[in-house]
Amino acid sequence: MKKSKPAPKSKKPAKAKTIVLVASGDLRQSANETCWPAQAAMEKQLAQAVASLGGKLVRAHPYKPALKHGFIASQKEGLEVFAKIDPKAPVIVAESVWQYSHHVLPGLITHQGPILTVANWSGQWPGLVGMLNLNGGLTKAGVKYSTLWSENFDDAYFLGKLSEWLSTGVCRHKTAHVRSLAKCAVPSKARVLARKIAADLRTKKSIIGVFDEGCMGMYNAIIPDELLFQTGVYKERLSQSALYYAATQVSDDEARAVFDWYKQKGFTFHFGTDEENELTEAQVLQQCKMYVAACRIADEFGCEAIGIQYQQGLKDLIPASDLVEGTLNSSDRPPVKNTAGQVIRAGDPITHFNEVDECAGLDGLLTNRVHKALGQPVENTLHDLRWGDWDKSGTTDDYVWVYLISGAAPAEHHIGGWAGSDGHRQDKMYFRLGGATLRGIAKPGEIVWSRIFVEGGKLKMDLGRAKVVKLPDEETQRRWDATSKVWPIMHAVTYGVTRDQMMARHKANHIQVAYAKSARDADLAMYAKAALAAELGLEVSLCGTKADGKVF
Ligand SMILES: C[C@H](O)[C@@H](O)[C@@H](O)C(=O)CO
Repeated sequence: MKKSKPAPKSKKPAKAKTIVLVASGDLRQSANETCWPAQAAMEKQLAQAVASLGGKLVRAHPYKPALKHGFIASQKEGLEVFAKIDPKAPVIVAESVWQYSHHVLPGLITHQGPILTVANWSGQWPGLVGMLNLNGGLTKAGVKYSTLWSENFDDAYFLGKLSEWLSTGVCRHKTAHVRSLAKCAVPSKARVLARKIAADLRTKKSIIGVFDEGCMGMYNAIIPDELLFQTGVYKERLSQSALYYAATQVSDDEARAVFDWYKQKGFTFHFGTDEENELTEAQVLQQCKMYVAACRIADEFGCEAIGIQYQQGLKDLIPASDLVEGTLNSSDRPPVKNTAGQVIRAGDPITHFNEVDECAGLDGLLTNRVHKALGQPVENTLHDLRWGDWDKSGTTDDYVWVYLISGAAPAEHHIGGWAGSDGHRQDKMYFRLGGATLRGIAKPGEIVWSRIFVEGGKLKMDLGRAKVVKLPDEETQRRWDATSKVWPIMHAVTYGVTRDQMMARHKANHIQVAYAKSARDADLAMYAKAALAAELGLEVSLCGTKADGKVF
């Protein structure tokens, strides 16, 4: 008997490729709980995008009903999660909130499969900031990864890159805006100044005071000592316990004098009476004590710049350090005497690096020296690269970034200086004990932006030029409402660097900014700082263009 031909096999649909999703969160339960809905919404959109390309996104860790969120909330939890992930599986780290990179770094460092970091283009919570921090950490650790961002996860650029990553394990962005300093036309005035400052640093050296190294898992913000030595800068490792104790030793009268100084300058405190939800005089008086203590410790240990971590440890003892930090970064600040009865560095800032970001600390120190020598404003600060959007007021056709930081910017950066600035209570989600921010709207003008980072075991620095634009009050308010309205804001337009180029290249959550008196002054200040960094052994790149679109 002839065997009948077997019926042709029906073609099985190809099995969807499984992609593992991890989401790192904050250490603070209040933040994880509050921010979870935004993360859940983002993950849904991301899963749809992956599915549309034939993949399947599967969470590696569950939503925790008792905690009302599904974030990895500690390093310990991160280790447990990664121990169960197939080491060769493709992994997406999805972020729509501020996260502590050390929760997932150990797992990612040993992971063998493709890694993609993704953030949603939203200002609501610092998700972009969280992803940029993780990218900086992965870069420093030498981990290969790709990165993407999107507003709705359905745009052609995002889907194209995601598809590339799904099929090859890698997706790249064009970064033609980055040029090595060696290829740029550095004016001789900048070179001469750089050599002079570098020689001084090599001979006399300098100290940065670090109040408890390593803030919120920001591994990228720690400069290995060996790399710092080459710059002539050394760390004085200080304890926040010492700062707290010193603050308790400041008299009520001294705190009151600082408080009166703010009021006399026209600074506005938005006071209420409810400690838990409103700013109170008692909170500010404690901040005044911390300011006096910080000045005295900087003086005692000879620190050219200092960084206060605040998160963790100090946050459980005393109101937020932001007002203190912004005040330290201001040239015009309340006088504080040392034990010899001298006013500590009258008329000068004591450069402060927020969240003990040592890369920003070194940058701030160099900025201060360069700007002082050139007769340019010395006040500088870091901001978060928080978000950006097209201007909805029709004032400018340029893409306008929201540079924002959690409360500490020098008053000189704000429209109206001290009188144009105000202090709001820090949100209790992040800052249980409150404390005033030093809020203001950055004044229009020409700025230099920069960032020091660690890659391939080397210190590197990117610098570029930008301007700060003035936007109508409603547009400023829209941007504040879309982010954190109690924090200082800067409307920045980068020259010759698009949004996507900035995101592709930047290796940190923070960006350093300093003003100059004109576009030409800012160009010179940038060249001088870049040349100084190169003199000190950093690998330096200039990004974008001058204000007129010309290359550097
Ligand atoms: C309060 C938050 O934790 C902020 O400090 C955080 O968003 C950052 O500023 C990270 O750079």
